Amino acid sequence: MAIFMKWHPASPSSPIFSRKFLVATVVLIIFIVYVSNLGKMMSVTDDKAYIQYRTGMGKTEKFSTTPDTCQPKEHVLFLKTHKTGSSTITNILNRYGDFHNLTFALPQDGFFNFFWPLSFESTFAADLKGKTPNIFSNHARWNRKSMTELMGPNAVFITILRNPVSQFESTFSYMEFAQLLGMTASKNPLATFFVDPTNTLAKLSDLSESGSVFPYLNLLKNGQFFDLGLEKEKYFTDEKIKEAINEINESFPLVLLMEYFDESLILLARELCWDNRDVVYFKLNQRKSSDANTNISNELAHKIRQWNRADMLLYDYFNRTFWKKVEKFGNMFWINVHSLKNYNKMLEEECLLPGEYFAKA
Ligand SMILES: Nc1ncnc2c1ncn2[C@@H]1O[C@H](COP(=O)(O)OS(=O)(=O)O)[C@@H](OP(=O)(O)O)[C@H]1O
Repeated sequence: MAIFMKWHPASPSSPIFSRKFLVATVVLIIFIVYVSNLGKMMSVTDDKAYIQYRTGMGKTEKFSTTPDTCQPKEHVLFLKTHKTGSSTITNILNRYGDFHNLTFALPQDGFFNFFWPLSFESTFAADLKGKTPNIFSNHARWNRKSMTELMGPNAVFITILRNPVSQFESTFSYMEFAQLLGMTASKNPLATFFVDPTNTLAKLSDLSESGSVFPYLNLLKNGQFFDLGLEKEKYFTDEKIKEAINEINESFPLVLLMEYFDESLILLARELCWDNRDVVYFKLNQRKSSDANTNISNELAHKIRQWNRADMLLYDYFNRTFWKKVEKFGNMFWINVHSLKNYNKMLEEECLLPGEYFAKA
């Protein structure tokens, strides 16, 4: 009231008072409307109705910062690496393809991978009657020539990497290497394997040659780079590893990182010119937390890194390029990441019962 009197020294009945009063009222109304909308923008997590409106189930509104001029890319090959969060990405791509009625490249034998661990050949895909596929997202071993042949020259190649220490641990557990190596009596089979990994692997590889051990042995050293096509004889030469990294860098405009999943997805939406809602997800294929070996000492982690040196060089390289892309994105990046997290959280609250969700991993 004091402020009102200060602004309006004229008598309440004067015409100056009524004009100023009117202007002040309008300004006040505009201010209130602005502040209430700002509140909505700032507290996206608190206001479900607002999130629903913003994220719009009917997809009438854009929820991303991709330039309006760019066209959604609909020829995408996702090189699905093992134990890297790749099933969650595959699910996102499958949903997009399904929603837009796109054509999928699927394994010719109706199974879930393209004859992995063989290097991919275009004949591994089911016949598409002359059509070029839009989405390729099952496990396959990288082969630039034949994958480009299948997907066409405009396809975007994407892949995902994970810190080799946790990726190796996850692989070791998922593939049940402890059973295969007869180490189940050990309290920490992973540590036991690293007592003499070269010898153990050599023995298993001999068995494998005779056809009695399964192909997942290929993941027991530099598994991520194996998926990305590096020949085993190059595992020990840094120069050859760097050449292969350069080739991947030239072929893949974006390499996602499992540790920065949401950040990766915002980069993915930007790369493909998709809406951020296209990349919402539920985490798939995770183990029960009790199945994970959290007993990894610094010494063991060091051994895992040394053993998987090619994977380490690969991961370190793409970790650097990842953050350069984030920098280039600009300051809207973190706002996008925040919105995606909120949207995922909202969907989880709406669709999932509380608890742990896991697959046999
Ligand atoms: N969104 C997200 N964020 C972080 N981590 C995630 C995510 N989605 C999957 N995961 C973890 O990825 C592991 C499964 O990887 P894949 O789906 O590539 O496995 S597979 O090769 O297809 O079997 C598995 O790791 P582990 O639980 O350590 O085995 C999952 O928990």
